Formats: sequence, C-alpha cells, structure tokens
Amino acid sequence: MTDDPPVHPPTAGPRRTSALRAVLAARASRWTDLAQLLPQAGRPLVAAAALLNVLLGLLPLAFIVLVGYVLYLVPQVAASPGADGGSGQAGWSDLLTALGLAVGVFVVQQVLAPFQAGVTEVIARRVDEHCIDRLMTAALHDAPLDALQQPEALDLLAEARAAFARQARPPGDAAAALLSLLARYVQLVGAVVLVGIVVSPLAGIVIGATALAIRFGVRGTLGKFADMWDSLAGSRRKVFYLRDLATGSRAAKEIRLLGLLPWVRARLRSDTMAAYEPAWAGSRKLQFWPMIGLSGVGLVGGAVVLVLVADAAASGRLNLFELGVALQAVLIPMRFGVYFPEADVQTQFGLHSYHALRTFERQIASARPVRSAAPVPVRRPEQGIRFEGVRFRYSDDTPWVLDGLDLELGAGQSTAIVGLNGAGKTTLVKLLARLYEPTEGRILVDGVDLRELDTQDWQRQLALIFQDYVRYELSAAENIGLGAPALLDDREAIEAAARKAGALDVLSGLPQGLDTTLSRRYPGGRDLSGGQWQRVALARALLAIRGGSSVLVLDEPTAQLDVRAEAEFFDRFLATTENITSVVISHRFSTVRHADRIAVIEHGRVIECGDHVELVALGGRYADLFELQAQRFRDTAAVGAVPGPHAAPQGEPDPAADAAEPVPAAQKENAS
Ligand SMILES: Nc1ncnc2c1ncn2[C@@H]1O[C@H](COP(=O)(O)OP(=O)(O)OP(=O)(O)O)[C@@H](O)[C@H]1O
Repeated sequence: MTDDPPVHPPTAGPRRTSALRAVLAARASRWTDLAQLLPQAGRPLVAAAALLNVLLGLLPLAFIVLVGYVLYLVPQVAASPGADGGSGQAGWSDLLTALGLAVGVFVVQQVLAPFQAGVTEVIARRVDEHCIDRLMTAALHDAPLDALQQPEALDLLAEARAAFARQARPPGDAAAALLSLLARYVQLVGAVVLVGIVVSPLAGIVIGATALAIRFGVRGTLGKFADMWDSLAGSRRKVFYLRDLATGSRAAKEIRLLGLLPWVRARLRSDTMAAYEPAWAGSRKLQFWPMIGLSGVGLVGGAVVLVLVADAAASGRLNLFELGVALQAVLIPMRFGVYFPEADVQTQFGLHSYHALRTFERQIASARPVRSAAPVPVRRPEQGIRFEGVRFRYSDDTPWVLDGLDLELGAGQSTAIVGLNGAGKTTLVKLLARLYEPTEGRILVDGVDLRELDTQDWQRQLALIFQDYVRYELSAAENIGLGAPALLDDREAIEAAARKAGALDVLSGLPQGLDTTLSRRYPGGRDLSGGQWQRVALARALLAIRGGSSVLVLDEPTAQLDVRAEAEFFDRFLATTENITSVVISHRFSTVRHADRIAVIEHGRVIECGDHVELVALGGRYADLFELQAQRFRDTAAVGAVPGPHAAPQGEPDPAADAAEPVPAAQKENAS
C-alpha cells in the first residue's frame, strides 16, 4: 500500500483485486495475531497439542484406507475361504489383520479425543490468563481516566470483560480452537490427496476447491454476523448493566422498597429485545441466501467428483479398494460446508474478544501523554504544592470545572477545601493525583511541574482516600493493608493504623478479629456500619503514610463519623501525622475549622483563603456558610433533634458544648 494518490483512477478489475487482497490480508492478520498468542500457553504444550491434532487429522484417513482394504478383501475371502494369504490369494489372516488395524485406529482415535479436550482447555486457560493480565494492565495501569470514560473505550472494555466473565468466547478459546482446526485441515489435505491419487488429480482439485469455497463462504457469513454483533456492543452493555442490577445485591434494597421489580423486569425485557433482535433478524438475513448458494456449490462440486469416481469405476480404473477409499474420502471435504462445533464459534468470537482487547490497548496507548524527557525523581514536598491558573473540564463539550484556580498547599500544613456540591473539590484532588491532567495551567511540586514527575512515583507519595473509597470484600487487615501493599504482612503496623483511626476496638471484636472478611457474602464474614467503614478507610490512609507517602488527601473523611469521632478527628488523626502535607475536603465546618488554611472554591476558583478566624472575620462566603450551619445546628438543637448537654450518650462529647464550633445537622451543604 502506498499513500500516494493514483495518477489514473484504477479500473474496476484492479480495484476488485486490491479489495479482495485487502480482505484476505485482514483475515490473515487476524489469524496470525491469534497464532502469536499460542506461545503464552507454553511452547512444549502447544507443540504436543499440535502433534496430537495432526495425529487426530491423520487417523480418520488411515481408518478410511483400512476400511477400504477390508471391503476389498471380503469378496476375496468369501470366494476362497480356505486361503491363508500365503498363496497370493487374500485369506482370513489378511482380513483379520486389516480389520484389527482399522479397529485399533478407531480405538486410538477415541482414546486421544479426551486428551485433545483436556489440552485444549489448558491452552485456553493459559492464554486467557495472559490476556486478562493485559486487560488489567491496560485498564488499571495504562489507561488515563478520561480515556476510560469514552463510550467506544467502554464498549471495547465491556466486550473484553464479558469474554473473561464467560458471557462471550474469550481469546483463549480461539487460540486453542486454532489447533483443532489443524486436525480438520490435515484431514482435508489428506482426503484431497487420496482422491487425487485414487481417482484422478482433477477429482482431487475439484473436491479440494469445492471444500475451500464453501468453507470461505461459511466463515464469511459468520464474520459478517460477528461484525453486526460488534456494532450492537453499546446496547449489550446496557443489558449487562440491567441484568446485574436485576439479579445482584447492589440495588436490592431500593428495588424492594420502591417496588421497582415490575419496572426492572419490563425494562430488562425491552432492552434485551432491542439489543438482540437486530442480531437475530440480521442472522436470518445473512444466512439464508449464502446457505442456499453454498449448498449449490457443494452439490455441484460433489456431483462432479462423484461422476468422475463413477466414470473411473465403470471404466475399470478403480478396484473395490480404491472405490471404497474414494467414496469415503469424498465425504470429508463435503463436511466443510457446516460449522465446526469445536472451532468456528470459538475462533470467530474469541478473535472478536481479542480484537476488542487489542483495540482497547491501542486506544489507551494513543491516549497516554507522551513524555519528552526522563522523569524528575519524586521526593516528599519540602516547599509546597502550587496550582497555577489551572483550568480543567472533563471533555470539550462540558463546562469548565476549574477555571483559573490558584492555590498553595503549604508543605507540612493542613489545608481544607470547602465549596458547594459540584464546586470542583474532588476534581482538584483528581488533578493532584494525576488521574487527569489540567487542560490549562499547571501544578507545581516544589517548583517542578507535576507532568515532569513519574506518575506512579508521585502517586506513591499520596495517601489518598476518595469519598467513594473501595470497600474490599477481603479481611479487615487487608482492607487496611492495601494502603501500603509492602506492609500487608506487617500486623503491628496495621493494628497501629487501625488504633489511630479508632477502628481497632471494633475490628478486634469481630469473630476472627482483623482476619474477618468484611462482607456477609462469605462464611464468617461481617459487614460494618458506614462510620466503621470510614475508620477502616482512614486507617488505610494512615498505613500509606507509614509506608512512605508524604501527602495525605482525604475527601470527606468525617461525613459518616459520629459526633465523638469527628471531634477527635483532628486531635487523633492529623496531629499524629506531623510534617505531613495534608488536604481535607469537607462539608463539615467543625472538621474544616481546625485546618491551618482553608480555601473556599466557587465558580472554579479559590475565592477566599485563610484560617478559620481570618475567614470568619472577613465576613465573606466562608462566614456565610459557617453561620448557616451554626444556625441550623442551633435550630435543630432547640427543637431537641440533637441531644443537648444532658442528653448526650455516655462517653459522647456534647456537640453543643463547643458553642463556637457548631456541628452541622446535615452532612452536606447542598448546592440546590
Ligand atoms: N468523571 C466526570 N466526567 C464528567 N464530569 C464530571 C466528572 N466528575 C465530576 N464531573 C463534574 O464536575 C463537576 C465538579 O465535580 P466534583 O466531584 O469535583 O465536585 P465536588 O466539589 O467534589 O462536589 P461534592 O461536594 O458534591 O462532592 C460537577 O459538575 C460534576 O458533574
């Protein structure tokens, strides 16, 4: 192929030829892609499997020859039953030997078949392990988050994941089935050679060409169906989501309480029909005429060869042995007009899943920012982190979330970020963590642009807990330990982090202590309350600090904590992380007010910045919001909704006692 435009428009002939060549090249490259996966299963195993399949391809041919020979011997033995074979006349011993060999070949074939199934399974599993690893790397390591939000990337990801969840054929099935095809093609070549030798080269060529033509047609139809299937990926993703919703536990509470089952059922049915009906209808349309055409080709090709066989037999050029072999051998190529159950669906749809994986990998690779110079080594911030004129929006067609934001996070200081819902607080943290890049402006760490640092090294510096932190269905110790994987086995460090976060008492009281799985879905597992989970998440962040992180970022760390835990939060938590640069996002002013500096974000910028006293004295936005919460608390306390000084539970600090530190009745100030 050349990029130069042709001087003269190509005529229809060459155009058709180059189109055909392109189709063939595309098909061939898909097969070679698949073949390149096979070594992932281990070369000795693949070699053994290939040998096994060649053998399984040859054995039916041997059976045909032996049965033909038996047919040839039977009339001779019947004509002279006394012959022993030594006189040149076939005897019982020849017949029994041939029969014995035929039976032996048949038995060996039957014995080898289960090995073929077993080997195929192992190869498929190993190849899939390799592909799952690649998918994990692409999705969880390489992919910039914004690339993961593109619908096309999500469709590809859903297709690849569906395969590994066994909702579709995975690449491993395709790679293993490639070896099964080897048996089929060895058989085809063998049969064509037999027909060519026994009947005539012309008969061999005709039957071989017929087999390949109908095979090409069958696979072409399957390929077109797969393309159509591919185009419906978006609707299928919706169906997968609804199925998960309808049958999983995620939404079980709401579905029950709101009586949503009839709606979910109807919606699932209508979306399933919308996703699959075009495929069913398309399948009928795609298959009908090609099948009629291919049957015609098969019939004509088969008939021509049978006529050639009959002619050869009638003219005495074929003896009984040759006739038996020819008639049986002709049937093998004719079977190429049907789908091969052990290979066709596997290769077509497994290839499709692999193609989704490869396209996803390519998209991710092209979306990754290109670094021009070697990354600057990452150290703990000594001077501070500065956002300079940062502008950011999630995509070109959405509004700016941050619009010229300037902010200084002093090294070793705590900074609280305040703002209404949707102000961009979490987005700011995502930029700090380099999950996204600023659209304009820059973020400097000790004067070095964040883009110049190695992303992973920088992310290791952050002990970051998002408000939607992950509740792993693992043990309590692992839930904390994942904050610093190197300390996963350090029980003393994990317990110390749990203690600091105020989680140790609760976790130690679980049936297997910190080894208890934090999910009821497992035997002996227990779930925690929202506040208890939040303490586990805080312990995870603390462990990350112990593991070497130097910037603590907590998004809504106290939203689910009770009054006492929230009151203790700064004393017990941030005070124990001295010299740590920390950022706390919170709607609770009782949490926020303790920070060294508070930044108020509105319209994508910092509109006020200072400590609590300065901002209250300023009488601006912060003071308004603070007063609003204080007033709401005072109103709520006045009607008795919040326990007063005398009603506080034993051991609980009285929220009202800190009159200058109002505790909001609501967790969040809602922008609406
Ligand atoms: N992944 C995303 N893709 C597109 N838009 C997003 C995405 N995440 C957030 N936004 C939008 O960006 C804006 C800021 O969201 P962000 O989560 O940063 O606000 P926030 O200040 O943390 O809000 P809250 O107080 O409710 O947690 C919102 O308008 C939100 O809809």
